[in-house]
Amino acid sequence: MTPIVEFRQVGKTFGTGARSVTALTGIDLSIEAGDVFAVIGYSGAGKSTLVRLINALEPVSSGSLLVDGTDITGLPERRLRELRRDIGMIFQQFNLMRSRTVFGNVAYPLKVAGWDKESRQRRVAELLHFVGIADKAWSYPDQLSGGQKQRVGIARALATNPKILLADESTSALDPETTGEVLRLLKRVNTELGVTIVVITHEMEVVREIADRVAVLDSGRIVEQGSVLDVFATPKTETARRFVETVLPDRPGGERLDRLRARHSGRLITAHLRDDRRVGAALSEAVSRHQVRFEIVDGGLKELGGVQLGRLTLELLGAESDVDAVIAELRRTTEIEELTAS
Ligand SMILES: Nc1ncnc2c1ncn2[C@@H]1O[C@H](COP(=O)(O)OP(=O)(O)OP(=O)(O)O)[C@@H](O)[C@H]1O
Repeated sequence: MTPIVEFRQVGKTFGTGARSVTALTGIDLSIEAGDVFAVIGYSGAGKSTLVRLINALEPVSSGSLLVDGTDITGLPERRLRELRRDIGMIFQQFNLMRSRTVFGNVAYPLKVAGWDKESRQRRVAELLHFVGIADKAWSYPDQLSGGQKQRVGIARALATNPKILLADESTSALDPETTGEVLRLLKRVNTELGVTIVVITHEMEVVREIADRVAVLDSGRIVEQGSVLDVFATPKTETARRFVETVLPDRPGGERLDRLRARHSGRLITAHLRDDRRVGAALSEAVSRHQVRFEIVDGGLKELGGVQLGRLTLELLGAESDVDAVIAELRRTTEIEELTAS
């Protein structure tokens, strides 16, 4: 498959000389057509800069960037305008025109693209129906909730049938429930309309909800990328681990571990769980073989890409050598961490 967006050793520096700021370094990234691709990173990591390169709002400083098969580095403005027609964008603060109705906001890009009145009306009605706010066509943005405003933003971004939708922190201003609704709508945009979506976020929950693939950006570099399942199941860098721990039950540490220790005198281990790895079966076989008892003291599971992932902290009770044997056996099935006193 050919990627719809491909970064090849892309660098981006703002300004020149001593006051220059390097926002991105050595970015290699392939986004396949039809993917929901998330870029996650902390504030200042370079996420917004990365999306602004895709729709050529900023030129790359080094390397090359291919969008839909065309190397956009050094293209004249006229060609870039054509390219941008295939790319929609939604924003954290929605960026709607307050003086125009919902209809007027969604119709605007069609007007700019030269659609006649009748076609505009038909298309706007279809879009408002798709995003679920057909009854708000004649309302003004100030009369809408945050979730409704973002639906208008999505309808407007989709108006001219783009191939790619860039979503820059598109749910960061919304409460968790509304976030869920907007993410489900974005998922429909992807599956029903076949639009490739690039989601920029600092929230791992957003990645978990809708993305197929994820790249972790740290200080302008991609430190990890892969399928969401792989990155969540086995994060390799500290930054990725910190993001993963915001959504999956973590290994107890600090005061939580102290409290567990006060209540449980046996050895504590944390097992990484994946329901496709049969960790439970391995545990029950190992403990019965070595006459070790266990108690579940912490943990849980969450669904990710059709797989249940999580962590379980157990207290193992029995002779030292038997507990060692159980741990060794479990290590053949999954990752096990022994929790030593903090
Ligand atoms: N136009 C600009 N001129 C100079 N420096 C810039 C410009 N735009 C971004 N930067 C710098 O590039 C770096 C990356 O910024 P960017 O906005 O891409 O990060 P971000 O990950 O999107 O952060 P946030 O989540 O806070 O928006 C920062 O150091 C920022 O100050």
